[in-house]
Order: sequence, then structure tokens, then C-alpha cells
Amino acid sequence: MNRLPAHRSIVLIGPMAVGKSTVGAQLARLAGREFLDSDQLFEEKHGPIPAAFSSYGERWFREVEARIIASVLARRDQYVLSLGGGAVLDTGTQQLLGQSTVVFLEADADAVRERIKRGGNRPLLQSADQDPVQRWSQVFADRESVYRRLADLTLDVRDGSPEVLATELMTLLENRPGKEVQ
Ligand SMILES: Nc1ncnc2c1ncn2[C@@H]1O[C@H](COP(=O)(O)OP(=O)(O)O)[C@@H](O)[C@H]1O
Ligand SMILES: O=C(O)C1=C[C@@H](OP(=O)(O)O)[C@@H](O)[C@H](O)C1
Ligand SMILES: [Mg+2]
Repeated sequence: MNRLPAHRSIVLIGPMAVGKSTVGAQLARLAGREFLDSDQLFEEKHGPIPAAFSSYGERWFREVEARIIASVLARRDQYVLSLGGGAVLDTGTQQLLGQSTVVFLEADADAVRERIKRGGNRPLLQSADQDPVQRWSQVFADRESVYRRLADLTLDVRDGSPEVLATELMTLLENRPGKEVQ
């Protein structure tokens, strides 16, 4: 059963390791919707992201990432989509997100310290002169204004399990009008 009929595409954005993929999957389950993840779609077709960065470069990754996201956002049905952290830098993607309910998952360096260690291999956090958390803070500072500008809703994900956070997000979404269902 679809519990969020007013919203078409619900898109989770935010910096690396805040929990976009994990909370997005939980939200989709609670809402009775299909879950899509741009990194997962990339890897299904092109293999691991770190190998793509090292073989073809970030620029190529961004081009393919933007195409994958555009093809999902062209769909007219209802789903939950979690984006990779840097996907929102693409101006075409920024425009297409205007049709979706965009949720910014917000955290800080302390909250993501353990999450960075636990899941995912993120080429942008590998640096010779900075530790991954310092690097995360720098990348987040560079992108924060973009996340805030695109967000219809912001969810603080510093505390709480993914299940609790997804339930909180369900309630927030249930209580706000959608902007895209004609
Ligand atoms: N609220 C949370 N509390 C504790 N760990 C979390 C939470 N959300 C996600 N995680 C863990 O943090 C790691 C990164 O989560 P992930 O969903 O991959 O983040 P993102 O997609 O934003 O990069 C994973 O190991 C995940 O299980
Ligand atoms: O922030 C970024 O530029 C990236 C975030 C990653 O996704 P997550 O945000 O799911 O870790 C992945 O797309 C890639 O490693 C680049
Ligand atoms: Mg992810």
C-alpha cells in the first residue's frame, strides 16, 4: 500500500555516509514503494565506483551518474530515490529535482565518523594528507549551500537508528503537501 499518495518521487540528498541509502530503503519499505539508489544503478551497469574513478576519472563518473538520475526522474510513477552525495552538483540534475520532494539528510562530522568506517568505499574520502573525517568536513562545507537550496525538507540524522529516522520522515512527509502529483 502506498502511504504517501501526495508525493511522486521522493529524493534523498546529503553528504557521504549520512545514511541516504539506508534510510531511503527503510522509507521505501514503510511507504510501500520501489527503492532506487543512483550508486547502485551505476554499479549494476559499470562495476564498482572506486574502480570507475581510478580508470576513467570523476568527470566521467559524474556524466554517467547524471544520465542515470535523469532517466529515473523522467519516470512518472512513485518511488524513493537516494542519490550519491555529489550528484546534486550537476546543474541538469538540480533542475530536474524541482519536480520531486527533496529531503536533505543533515549530520555532522561526529555523527558520520563511525558510519564512514562501517559502510562503503568512497574515493573522495581517500586523501594522502587528510583523514577521512577531515576530508568529509571539507567536502560537506563546499556543498552544504547546494543541499540547503534544493531541499524541501531537512531531516536531522545525527541520532536514531535508520528505522526510527525513516518513521520520523514518513510522518513529516504525510503532513506536507506534495508538489508534483497532478
Ligand atoms: N542512523 C544511523 N545510525 C547508525 N548507522 C547508520 C545510520 N544510517 C546509516 N548508518 C550506517 O552508516 C553507513 C553509511 O550509510 P549509507 O546509507 O551508505 O550512507 P549514504 O548513502 O548517505 O552514503 C552504513 O554502514 C549504514 O548502515
Ligand atoms: O559525495 C560524493 O561525491 C560521492 C558519494 C558516494 O555516494 P554516497 O553519498 O552514498 O556515499 C558515491 O556516489 C561516490 O563515492 C561519490
Ligand atoms: Mg549511498
